[in-house]
Amino acid sequence: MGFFDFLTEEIAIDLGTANTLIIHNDKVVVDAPSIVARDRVTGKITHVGQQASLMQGKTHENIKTIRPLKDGVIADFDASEQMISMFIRNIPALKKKFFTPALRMVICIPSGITEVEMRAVKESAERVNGKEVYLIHEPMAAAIGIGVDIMQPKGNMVVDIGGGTTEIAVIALGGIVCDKSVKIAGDVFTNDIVYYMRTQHNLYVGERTAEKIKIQIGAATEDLELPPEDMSVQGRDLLTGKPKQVSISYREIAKALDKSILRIEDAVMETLSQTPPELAADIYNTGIYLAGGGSMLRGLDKRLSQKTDLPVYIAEDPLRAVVRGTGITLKNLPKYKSVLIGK
Ligand SMILES: Nc1ncnc2c1ncn2[C@@H]1O[C@H](COP(=O)(O)OP(=O)(O)OP(=O)(O)O)[C@@H](O)[C@H]1O
Repeated sequence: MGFFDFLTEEIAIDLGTANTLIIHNDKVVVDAPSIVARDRVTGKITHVGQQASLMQGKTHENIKTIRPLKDGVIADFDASEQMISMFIRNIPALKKKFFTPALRMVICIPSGITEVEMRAVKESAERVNGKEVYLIHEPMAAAIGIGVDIMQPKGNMVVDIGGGTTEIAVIALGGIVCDKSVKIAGDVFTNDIVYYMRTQHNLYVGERTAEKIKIQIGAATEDLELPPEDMSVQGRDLLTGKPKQVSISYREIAKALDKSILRIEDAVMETLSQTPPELAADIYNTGIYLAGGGSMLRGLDKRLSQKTDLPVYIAEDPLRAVVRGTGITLKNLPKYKSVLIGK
């Protein structure tokens, strides 16, 4: 421990396409949508997280809501840096300090991002007083967060279905043996619902409404043991232009999402087919672990289990598995140094 270590604060960040989470002192202190609102006149970011999310789809011409990360990559560097910086500055315990503490950080990044983007994330973190900044890939953090002992000579398969990407990885001996990242995840499911409502019901719904439908009655199969009740959905009638309401069942949503889920199934099957036999034998015994918000889609675990003939387990609190893993890594830096990028 260095002499000035008592002045250093430690934070773990899950920089996700849909949500950003931050752990400080073992507590989740930020859990907010990765969205900012920018004033078009001044160019300044006026709101972040939940507040910016509430403005989505309801803005006038002077305000624009931006999702700085899209499809698992950074779409807007400037907005993402300002978003991280505002989230960090709003951490209550750090706000109270009369000087800005130096930060030791572990940031979890989507595995699709390039070297240049990784450097940009690191530099952004350094600009908000990051003294030591480490990066970790999402499936690795998810595996640690789920409670898998990644250092063992034993294969484990993790499927993290987030907002922008689904990351599938086989992990053993602290490394990713084979992996696949597909841009089919929560955002695509939401767009599938928007498209379905438009084409099947002539109803134009916004993204927020479609996401609500997905969470309330979304399903990966038409054959659910505990089906949710039908949902009333309001939007704009494409034929008359008038506001309209229709009732939707989970079976319709299962139909709307079927093609996208098929692509996730195919990616899982492909990764399994590339897995070395000794690790495949381990996965036969341990099964597949699911994490990320998309894994909460009703019946998805059952559908994947039927497809692969393997047991499938959903992580406890799947939306927080990645940040939990990032936090564990931060607390045990010497143990996990080999899995960090840019150590
Ligand atoms: N109950 C639910 N059923 C289905 N989908 C859900 C549910 N709850 C949240 N989601 C979806 O999960 C996604 C967000 O998941 P998560 O926070 O794990 O992603 P992320 O880490 O931000 O994204 P990425 O991993 O792509 O960077 C969103 O698309 C959200 O709509």
